[in-house]
Amino acid sequence: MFGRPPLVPRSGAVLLPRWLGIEQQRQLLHACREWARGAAGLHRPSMPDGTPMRVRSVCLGWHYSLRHGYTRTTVGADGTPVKPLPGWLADLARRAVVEAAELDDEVCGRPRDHKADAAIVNFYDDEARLGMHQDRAEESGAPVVSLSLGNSCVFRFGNNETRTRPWQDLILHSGDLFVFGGPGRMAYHSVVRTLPGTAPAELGIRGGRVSVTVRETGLTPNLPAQRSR
Ligand SMILES: O=C(O)CCC(=O)C(=O)O
Ligand SMILES: [Fe+2]
Repeated sequence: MFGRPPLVPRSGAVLLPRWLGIEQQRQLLHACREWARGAAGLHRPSMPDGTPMRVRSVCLGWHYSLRHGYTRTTVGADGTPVKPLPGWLADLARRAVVEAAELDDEVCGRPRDHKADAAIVNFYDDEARLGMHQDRAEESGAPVVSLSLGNSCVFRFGNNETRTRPWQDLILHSGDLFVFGGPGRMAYHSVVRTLPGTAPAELGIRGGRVSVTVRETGLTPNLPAQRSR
């Protein structure tokens, strides 16, 4: 079978299908399960009005909440210090940006300088979705790196101005890499729905979708951040 070709849905945004092989997917999924455990582990984020979201998350490096922006403790969850972002994940994100920029140099002017310091791991059950939003809590304009595991999803990638059309609906499958930077960095995006039963059997996931979104915040390590999206 032929693989899906790389896609540049718009300038600055690159989808590299099955960027992670099945063994790398298994390793990343294993890491996600470990991060989910114990203190500063899995929590249910809230909307700014306090309504809990359906998706469950773990943050690394910096904790992110819609109400408080980036913080070093898991504000709104168990309040403990956020788990560190492993160097290997920052390295993986840098490789991702470099490869994406090889396809479209609008993704990033200096891909080798990408210095990720935060990640959010999202766990989607079959009902979970994520509404249209921009990623704008970061001080850095560096690209956002997104890796998908488990069930596929419909990922809506829109414009920089509004939550409405024009947008493109992309299918993100397990192992896919999606990078958005440069002119695509401020695009509104959402997870419209996940597609139950589409995870590769070899991955060893019972159901659901897991995404790992890695970012460079540009925030100073010792100062609590104030900005939220
Ligand atoms: O889970 C995803 O694929 C998207 C996550 C996302 O957009 C975010 O965390 O800001
Ligand atoms: Fe986002």
